[in-house]
Order: sequence, then C-alpha cells, then structure tokens
Amino acid sequence: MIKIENLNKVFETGGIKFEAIKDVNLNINDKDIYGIIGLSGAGKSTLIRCLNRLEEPTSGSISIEGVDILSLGKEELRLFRKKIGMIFQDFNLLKQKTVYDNVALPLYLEKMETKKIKEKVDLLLDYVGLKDKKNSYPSELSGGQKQRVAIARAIANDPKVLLSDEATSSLDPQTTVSILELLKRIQGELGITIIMITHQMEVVKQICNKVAIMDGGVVIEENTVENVFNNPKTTLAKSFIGSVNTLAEEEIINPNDFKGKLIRLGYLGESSNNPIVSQMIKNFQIEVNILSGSIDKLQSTSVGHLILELIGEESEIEKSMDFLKQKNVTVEVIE
Ligand SMILES: Nc1ncnc2c1ncn2[C@@H]1O[C@H](COP(=O)(O)OP(=O)(O)OP(=O)(O)O)[C@@H](O)[C@H]1O
Repeated sequence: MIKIENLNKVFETGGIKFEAIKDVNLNINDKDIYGIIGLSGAGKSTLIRCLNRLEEPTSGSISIEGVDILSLGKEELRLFRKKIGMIFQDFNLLKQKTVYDNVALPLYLEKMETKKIKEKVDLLLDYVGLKDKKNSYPSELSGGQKQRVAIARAIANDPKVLLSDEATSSLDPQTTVSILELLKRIQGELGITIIMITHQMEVVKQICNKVAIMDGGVVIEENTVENVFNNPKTTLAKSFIGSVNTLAEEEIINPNDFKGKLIRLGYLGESSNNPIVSQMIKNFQIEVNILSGSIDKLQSTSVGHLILELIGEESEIEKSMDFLKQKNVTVEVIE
C-alpha cells in the first residue's frame, strides 16, 4: 500500500516560487495498476518522482508498505529504491552496453555472483520476449524492444512497485498495446503494483483499475476507472473520455439546438444488455431522440454512454429520469 498525504512540491527558480504539487492525497493498493493522467505540466512526473525521491517533496508524507520514505537516510534509501523500479518514455538505456549488460546492471550493482546474474538475465530476457537480442545494442532495437529491455532492467531486482513515466508515449498504437499487455502480465504474475503516468486515456482504459486526474498540481478527480468512465465529475475527465470515444459528444451537441431536455446516461456492464430505454418509452408519455452513443470496454466491465433528447411534459420527463436512476443508470442533465 502506498499512502500519499498532503504532499506539496515547490520549485524555486531565481527567487520565483512555483507550486508543482498541491496538497495531493492518494491511496494506492497493492497490485493496483494506478493511472495518473493529466495534460502537460499538470505535475504528474513530479508526483511519481517524489515516490522514489528522485524529487524531494517540500512537505507532506509518503509511506510505501508502511515505511515513511521521506525519513530514510542515504543508505536506507539506496536499499529501499530496489523495491521501486522505473521506466521512462525515452527508455534511458546505456547506448554503449549490450541488451544483456543493460539488464544485468542493477544486479552487478548488487554484487550478485556472475553465474546468478547470467541465470537471472536469461530468465528476464525470456520473460520480455527478447532472448535472441541478448548481444544487440540499443541502436539495433525498435522502440518497443528498447522498452522491453528497460522493463526487464526495472524488474531485475524484484521490485514491489513499478513506476512508469509515459512509457508508451513514443510508441505506435500496436506496440503500445503489446507493452501494456506485458505490464499487465507483470502485475498479474509477479504481483507488482504499477503506477502509470500518461496523457492518454486509452492507456488508462486498457490496463488501469484506478485513475487520478491531475490539473495544475492538484488531483481534481480520483476513482475506479469504471466509475470515472461511467460518471465523470470534471470537465477535464469528460474531455479525456471524449478523446477515446469516436465522438466527443458534448462538443458536437449544442443544447440550444434542441427543444427537449438533453440528458447524458452512463451505465455499467449488465445494464447495457437490458432494454432500459425502450422500457422507459413504453412506461412514460415521452418521445426520445437518440443523439449519440458509445460503449467503452474496460478491464473488468464495459461502460455505455447515451445522449438523449426527451420531449414531453416536465412531470413525465422527471418520472422517466427517476425510472432510469432506479435501474442504476447515471443521469446527468446537459445544460
Ligand atoms: N526542476 C524544476 N524546476 C522548476 N520547475 C519545474 C521543475 N520540474 C518541473 N517543473 C515545473 O512543474 C510543473 C509540473 O511539471 P511535471 O513535469 O511534473 O508535469 P507533467 O504533468 O509530468 O508534464 P509532462 O506531461 O509535460 O511531462 C511544470 O510547470 C514544470 O515546468
């Protein structure tokens, strides 16, 4: 379990103070794949770099598996960092070293016996699917292969936590999927908690179970991925969700163009199989105009969205909306 409490980070350059992280509180459970999403400059990198103290927070506390990491001395911190692997957008491989040596590096630093290093690196390269690239140099690899080397290196010391800073941002969509599948396998088979920074909701949708949305150094929304997709609270969350749907619904639909009441429905999993809208039309004196719809397949379930125009007496519209709510559909009136 990772517990971040009242975390702040202030950068000071030339006497000017800048608050990059403002009073962040998060609880990340063991084996979560926890997404942190936000636009450029939101403070995502600063926040995860505080978790291994590549960045020193200005105030607040961080505990990882019950250890208050901000109180660790230099040597304790060195030992503790073995529990936290990290991967980056630009891979950070050593260009002059082979794939084997890149992966072996953290084990050399631990002064592991050469024979054991060889066994472990062979196992790791097999795990990430790069057995045959052992003697290649980074310049001879594709972006996806470089990230696999970086992942093998990051898990070499059997960490409990893996921090991923935009690890798929420079990869094409197909390679992104294969790297996300590898990360999912690492979480499932090795029981590693993964914290993923990204600006792509598609990444969150594909592998995360929880997500925090950051804006201007603040966590503005935090929930399970299902709940955020089903019922996003903030404009930013809605726009991230819009970016993975084929239609950015709210942008296209202008309420002034319609005479009825516009509502946005969100429904999870099994509700999407029930003919709720047709039941509503049968039960109440209203006409329904379907303006847009989408279904997002998430890790554990699917989330559907519909935008409807309801036309009829106000009292019938109110009753229809109550009916939907009773069926566990979230209903939001679009202003
Ligand atoms: N060492 C530093 N000194 C001064 N300001 C910094 C420093 N590092 C980051 N910042 C500022 O803190 C803010 C948050 O930066 P950060 O890199 O954490 O954002 P981010 O959400 O990860 O953005 P991106 O997706 O572009 O990497 C930015 O405005 C940035 O300019």
